[in-house]
Amino acid sequence: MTSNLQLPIIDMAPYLTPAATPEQVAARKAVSGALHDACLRFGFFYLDISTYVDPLVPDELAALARDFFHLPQEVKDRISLTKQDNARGPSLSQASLRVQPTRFTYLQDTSASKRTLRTERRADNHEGLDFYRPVEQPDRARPLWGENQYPPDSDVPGFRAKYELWVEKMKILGLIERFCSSIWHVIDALVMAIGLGLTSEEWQELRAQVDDSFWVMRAIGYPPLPDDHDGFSCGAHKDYGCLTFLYADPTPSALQVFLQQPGAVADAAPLAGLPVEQWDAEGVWINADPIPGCVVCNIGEMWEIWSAGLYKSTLHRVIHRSSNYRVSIPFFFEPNFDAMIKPLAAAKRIRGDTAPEPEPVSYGEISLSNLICSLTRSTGAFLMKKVGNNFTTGKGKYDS
Ligand SMILES: O=C(O)CCC(=O)C(=O)O
Ligand SMILES: [Fe+2]
Repeated sequence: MTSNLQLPIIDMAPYLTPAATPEQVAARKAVSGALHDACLRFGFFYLDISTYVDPLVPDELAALARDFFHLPQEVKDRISLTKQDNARGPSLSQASLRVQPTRFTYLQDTSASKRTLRTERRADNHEGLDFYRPVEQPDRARPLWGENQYPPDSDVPGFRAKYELWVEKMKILGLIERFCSSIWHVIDALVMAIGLGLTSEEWQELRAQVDDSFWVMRAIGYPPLPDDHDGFSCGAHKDYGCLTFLYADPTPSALQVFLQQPGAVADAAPLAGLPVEQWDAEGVWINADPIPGCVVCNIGEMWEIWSAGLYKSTLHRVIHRSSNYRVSIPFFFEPNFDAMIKPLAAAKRIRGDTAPEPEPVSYGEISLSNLICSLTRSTGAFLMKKVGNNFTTGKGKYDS
């Protein structure tokens, strides 16, 4: 890791306080510009939200997660995700198979050989605890449609109440026009002619796709990665959704982000956790160490589609070799379950190309496919092939 590249830090304060004066409006414009630039160049950045979040709160959440992960396995198993919808609850990923579908790579070089499902057969070394947006009429027989299972107060006092508050806070950060519009440069219902430059109708259309986010709150526990472990704490991947707000405990040199850089050779790429189709990518892995008062934010593959490939969803991975037990608590601000995702007219205006437009794809279908991918990591090739076929039935949809 020799690069001196540094991810941008964007102070969100102007969006988290009222903007009444021309100076305050100008400050918001500057934030909008910085976000747009960061999405174009990195897809990964820090958001300084210290005016919005008491720094003790995320520390407390990480401590609660650590308490849960340190419970005896049989206690954790009482809320096993198999008791619900196979998604909500704790999971042990010490032998997971990370799946790298190519479905969402929009407007990239897609030779026929790249349309097949790619997998990277390396084990991850972490455990997780997942909560999703609650649904009306839960049905545990339906994937993703069960009920959240919080550790009871008798096992980890205060867990549920504190996590639920954090979810509310992150939902506001994700959706409310103060933030989302800043990416889209809409300020107080006025459309700014910078960035992607949505018209107000287009902004309303986009807003209707994210105003009931099918969010995911995850706590992740990372034991130290053994020296002889043939894998990663969390293998290289792109987040598939909309926006990830990641808080992690202060452990340094764990989360790494792959920045493309012509001429730079990533450390022995196949061994370094890149998916097969990226083995020839030129770039560097840089550390994204926690910065006090900030969350690390990255954009998921839905933005890549909305922005017609202008915004980059960036590969990242975790290699945790220090001796402590690392905890991170990503919040995934996702589109609505029934949102139909397709490139936005504003993005197409900027690109100005005539590439065939992909068919809209339902976000719920994408999350289900993703869930099935993770469930099949231990059940072999058949289901995965089925998912692979699902991915490739869309041939032409995401190919230029
Ligand atoms: O734990 C981290 O730092 C990153 C986790 C992550 O990338 C994910 O859950 O998608
Ligand atoms: Fe991620």
